[in-house]
Amino acid sequence: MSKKTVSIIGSGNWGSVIAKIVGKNVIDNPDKFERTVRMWMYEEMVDGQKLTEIVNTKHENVKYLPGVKLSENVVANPDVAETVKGADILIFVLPHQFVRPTCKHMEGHVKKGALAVSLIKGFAITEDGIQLISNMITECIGIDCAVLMGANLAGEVADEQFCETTIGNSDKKKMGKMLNDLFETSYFRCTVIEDIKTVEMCGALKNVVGIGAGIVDGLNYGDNTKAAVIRLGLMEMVEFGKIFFPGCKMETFFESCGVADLVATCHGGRNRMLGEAVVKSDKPIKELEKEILHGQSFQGPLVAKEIYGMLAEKNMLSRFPLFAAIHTICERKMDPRQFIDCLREHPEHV
Ligand SMILES: NC(=O)C1=CN([C@@H]2O[C@H](COP(=O)(O)OP(=O)(O)OC[C@H]3O[C@@H](n4cnc5c(N)ncnc54)[C@H](O)[C@@H]3O)[C@@H](O)[C@H]2O)C=CC1
Ligand SMILES: O=C(CO)COP(=O)(O)O
Repeated sequence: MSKKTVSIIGSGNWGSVIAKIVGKNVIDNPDKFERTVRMWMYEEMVDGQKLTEIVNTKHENVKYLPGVKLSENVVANPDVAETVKGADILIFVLPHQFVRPTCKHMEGHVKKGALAVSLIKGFAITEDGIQLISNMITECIGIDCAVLMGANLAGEVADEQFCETTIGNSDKKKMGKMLNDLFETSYFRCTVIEDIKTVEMCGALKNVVGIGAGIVDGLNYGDNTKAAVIRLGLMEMVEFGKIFFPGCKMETFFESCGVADLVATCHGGRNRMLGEAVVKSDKPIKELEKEILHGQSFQGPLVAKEIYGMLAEKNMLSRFPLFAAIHTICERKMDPRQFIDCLREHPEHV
């Protein structure tokens, strides 16, 4: 079989960690993968120098993953069309709001029969309703798309602390081994399953629940209350799957992409930090994002807003009070202290 060329689209906090893993794995599997991994970077200046140039000379993403070396075969490129040209595997890892415009620039440059793998936790809202980002990628660039999601806080994975992840794809027999060779390491254990939609839906929704966990931290409630947020959040995730993603498999919630990612995010995620900050400050989310994350991005508020709009349109908000309250609090239209009442009066308790 011919060697596969791998490109990465995105180079933020998680994107850079994945570049570290994939960069090493292609070197370790020279019979399976081409050595050079092109990585698309949204170009920006850092201390008067282009970030792509810094990455290609220092082999470190000094802005989004400082202190972590990438192997020299990871080559940053500011041109997305050039980055994807000829690639057999396209790893998508960027905040979900940028996917569609980024794909536009790839038109006519994507190799036929290539495979996309989305690590993006979010949804797209279209005229027809809610859409998985993997489906949007397929629609935009005409290739199949697998997903990889799990309890994977980027900083801990960069430090090589043991964790698990879930890869969802449509044909485990055909693709499973190759995906494992590309992503798995001794500290990053991959489980391949054939249930893309549940894997991806969990990844998007857990960021909303993570904000809720931060709100109870900000209100100085303890672990029991946070556990209630996690449980009620999980119940809403399951309900959301039943209604909007028929065929969603219950057992997938027990993979790393499900309960484990929910727990990790509710304890150590950026979205949890946001929830806490929302209680302690009255600044708008965008301002908090700049102050807390310095260029990185919270995905939870956008997902909360998107699903709130859709649920409101369908008159279904009362079935998802936790999701709805988190959005309303982020919009500064509800006092965060009312969040506890929302937990108390949750339909799970009637
Ligand atoms: N950071 C983490 O711990 C994890 C993140 N994820 C998911 O991975 C995805 C990407 O997250 P991160 O790599 O952490 O990104 P990030 O949160 O570090 O986002 C910043 C990235 O967005 C880029 N960007 C800014 N403006 C842009 C534009 N107009 N067009 C395109 N790109 C632009 C920046 O250059 C930078 O690369 C998200 O869906 C996130 O939920 C998944 C697992 C872990
Ligand atoms: O997805 C993540 C962990 O799996 C990261 O979550 P945050 O974006 O909340 O940090």
